[in-house]
Amino acid sequence: MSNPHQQLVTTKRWVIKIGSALLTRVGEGLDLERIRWLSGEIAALRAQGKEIVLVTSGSVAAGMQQLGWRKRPHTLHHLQAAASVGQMGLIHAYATECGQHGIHTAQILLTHSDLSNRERHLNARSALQTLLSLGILPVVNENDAIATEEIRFGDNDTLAAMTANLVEAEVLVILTDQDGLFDADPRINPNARLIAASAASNPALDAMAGGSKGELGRGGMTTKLLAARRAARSGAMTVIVSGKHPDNLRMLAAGNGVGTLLWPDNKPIKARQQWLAGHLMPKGQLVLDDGAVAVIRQQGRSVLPVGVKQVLGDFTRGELVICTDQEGHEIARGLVNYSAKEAAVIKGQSSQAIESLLGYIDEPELIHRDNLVVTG
Ligand SMILES: Nc1ncnc2c1ncn2[C@@H]1O[C@H](COP(=O)(O)OP(=O)(O)O)[C@@H](O)[C@H]1O
Ligand SMILES: N[C@@H](CCC(=O)OP(=O)(O)O)C(=O)O
Repeated sequence: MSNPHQQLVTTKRWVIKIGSALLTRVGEGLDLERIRWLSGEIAALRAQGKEIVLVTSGSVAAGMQQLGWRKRPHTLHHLQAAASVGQMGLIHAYATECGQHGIHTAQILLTHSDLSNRERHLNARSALQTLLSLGILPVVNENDAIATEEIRFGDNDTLAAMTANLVEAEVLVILTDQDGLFDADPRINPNARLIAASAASNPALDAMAGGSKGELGRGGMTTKLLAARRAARSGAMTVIVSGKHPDNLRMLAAGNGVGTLLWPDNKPIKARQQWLAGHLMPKGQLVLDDGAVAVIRQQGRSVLPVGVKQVLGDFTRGELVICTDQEGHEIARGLVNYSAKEAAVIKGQSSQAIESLLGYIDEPELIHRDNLVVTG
């Protein structure tokens, strides 16, 4: 591809994520100038016919400043308190600045458990679709006020990618404090070189992306790369680009090669399978033998008890488990038909033996292929 960025010109639906590293400084609260800039850029993109969903960080930092806290708190309750205080100012800033351009804004706060529940997932999707159809700018953040470790995304890169899946965006733009993904962390290695474009799945990228060095950012480039791979599942391209250069978003819309473009190189997966793949917190693990790994990977077959070597974790019927090879690499994930205890009894056995082993049979498969997504 001569200039992969050129593909951006004809795209319509973008999810734009702005991170803590760019939006806030420790002790100084929100960077209102940046919010003003971004609102103006969003207005310009919309005027070109683009549909935008904004995912914004900043509630914790804004709350810290209002409460006079100099250090990011470590306890969950204090984080929740800071986020609840700060989210008010954050959304107010966007409502005011976007209002200057005649754009209505709407607040959507999500936790991971909202998206792992099928019904709430569909509700979130239709709410976002409706807002877009009404020409309103959805402003999304994690619902930090009630998010506990078990139900949180943790970083807004993951939230942005899941939002891109949810609205079937063509592009995910991740605005950050660096010019893009470098072959090493530029804060550590000043000779690091920018990667202009790559397939999102390229395994060489894993060694390049490091964590966050900032006091407020979460995840660094590691979570941005994972976000690009997650967005690719619904066919979206991701661009990681600096939000410090005022023209970058317009440059992207015009097909200019700024930032790092990570393109999807696998076929997009169906919406239900994406939802399955989006579960961040599996309840257990089925270790498969080589034969099962091969048929699941190559033919998308169901997981039968006969192919299972080991059952790990504690799960009940209907919960999500990961399926791995014997080295522990994830192959697939899906919803199980049997509990961990039952699975341990029927593992390695043919499906015909289920009834005599358990005294009953629900399904011949441990995971039916309709409830399974191949992830590795
Ligand atoms: N290979 C890399 N290329 C660019 N930045 C990297 C790389 N590895 C780690 N980083 C770090 O990632 C940081 C951006 O992530 P983060 O602090 O989480 O910001 P945000 O709040 O925008 O998500 C950069 O400041 C940089 O130090
Ligand atoms: N939801 C949190 C932000 C989480 C966070 O900092 O994520 P990121 O911007 O991806 O490093 C907040 O609004 O403060």
